[in-house]
Amino acid sequence: MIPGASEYGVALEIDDAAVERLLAVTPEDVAAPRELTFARNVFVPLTTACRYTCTYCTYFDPPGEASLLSLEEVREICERGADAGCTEALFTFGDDPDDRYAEIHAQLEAWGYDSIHDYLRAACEVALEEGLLPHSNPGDQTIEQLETVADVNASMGVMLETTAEVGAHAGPRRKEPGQRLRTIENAGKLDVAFTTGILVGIGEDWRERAESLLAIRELHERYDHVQEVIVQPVAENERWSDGSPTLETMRRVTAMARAALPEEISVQVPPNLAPARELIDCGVDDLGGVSPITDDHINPDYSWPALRELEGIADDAGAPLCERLPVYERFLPSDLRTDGFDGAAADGTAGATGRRSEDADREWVSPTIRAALEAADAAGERYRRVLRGTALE
Ligand SMILES: O=c1nc2n(C[C@H](O)[C@H](O)[C@H](O)CO)c3cc(O)ccc3cc-2c(=O)[nH]1
Ligand SMILES: C[C@H]1O[C@@H](n2cnc3c(N)ncnc32)[C@H](O)[C@@H]1O
Ligand code: MET
Ligand code: SF4
Repeated sequence: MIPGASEYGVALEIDDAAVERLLAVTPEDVAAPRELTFARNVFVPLTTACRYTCTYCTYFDPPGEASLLSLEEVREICERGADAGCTEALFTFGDDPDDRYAEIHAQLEAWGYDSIHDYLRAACEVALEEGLLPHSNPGDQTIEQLETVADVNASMGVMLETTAEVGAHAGPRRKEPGQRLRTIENAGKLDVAFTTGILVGIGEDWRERAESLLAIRELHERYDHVQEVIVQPVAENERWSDGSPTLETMRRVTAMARAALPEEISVQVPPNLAPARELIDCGVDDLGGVSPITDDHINPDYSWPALRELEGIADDAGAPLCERLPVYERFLPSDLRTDGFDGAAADGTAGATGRRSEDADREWVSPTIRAALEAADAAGERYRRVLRGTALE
């Protein structure tokens, strides 16, 4: 049983036989991708305050030292991003700061916001005004918190990390698998196109890796909402010296992800943390958000490869490199999808995951996001150019 899953109301049946089958998967069992995608983004680290203290993470600052970006700072980052041809504002930051962060709460209140989610909503609106589509990963969220921001995001995400109880998540306030799974399930209930993933090398074993991937699959089968699964190796830094997974481990776990997940879910590896070149043949078809102008604030020691390097990786793999939006095409309404779209639309009509027909015509993108995609301004044109696949020409 997954620790805390029932406590958070998540009912999952992970079949032992499916775990065994996945444990037997090797890179030879999966196919290389037809194309390799990436998104151009800017990273907006809204606050470094965080209620958790994951031992692998250098991102968070303790109370008294944590930062909070002003909306002017958010606007400035987004403006630079739009100017550099990005389509995505990636809002990822500390999990809902608890009451130890008195000064963060006081500042939010002085600016007229009740919570970090209220503030995130305003920040997403700024991103949209500047011509970027928000993708927010604020960590664990209740359904009410998700509802506060869902309609101003093109897609959202949270890493499951692992279904295992690991020492890296120890301490009085800690990430719990049950709560992560509930966040992923909440997104499904609210029809939010969603990114999740596993963090590899934080103390989980092979069986737990298989179980984590199958848990994601099971939630996706229920809601059809997962767009991509990130297979992220833990990276060494000042707080984490317990090592990073070997190439052999990454190859095997990436192949397991490809084998565990249905075709419509992309398998992503971050090219700044993982040896992407050596992993493509294990079923990777996405390189995630890559920023031409900002750091990866979670892993600032690992800089983004330039576009030319991504092209080299794709060339080596014999797959074309294609820029994508932060929301995958299968979640767009049919009139916004391109003529060449041949995937499994997430509108209930494809039946790839056996969704019931009464769910047909589900709207994944909100009227706000649809308006941004259709707008007759420079940003709208940039989004549509990426959709048509002509952004790299
Ligand atoms: O730059 C990063 N982008 C991260 N991203 C962004 C991701 O690369 C893109 O934003 C998505 O592919 C959407 O385009 C995440 C997104 C999530 O929803 C969940 C986790 C991550 C993790 C990272 C990360 O560690 N670094
Ligand atoms: C956004 C995501 O960043 C990941 N994250 C946090 N710290 C590290 C690290 N040292 N190495 C790799 N990934 C990390 C977590 O998986 C988090 O969910
Ligand atoms: C900066 S880490 C990413 C967001 C969130 N704190 C989480 O761990 O899920
Ligand atoms: S990984 Fe996310 S939740 Fe964990 S300490 Fe870092 S910011 Fe907080």
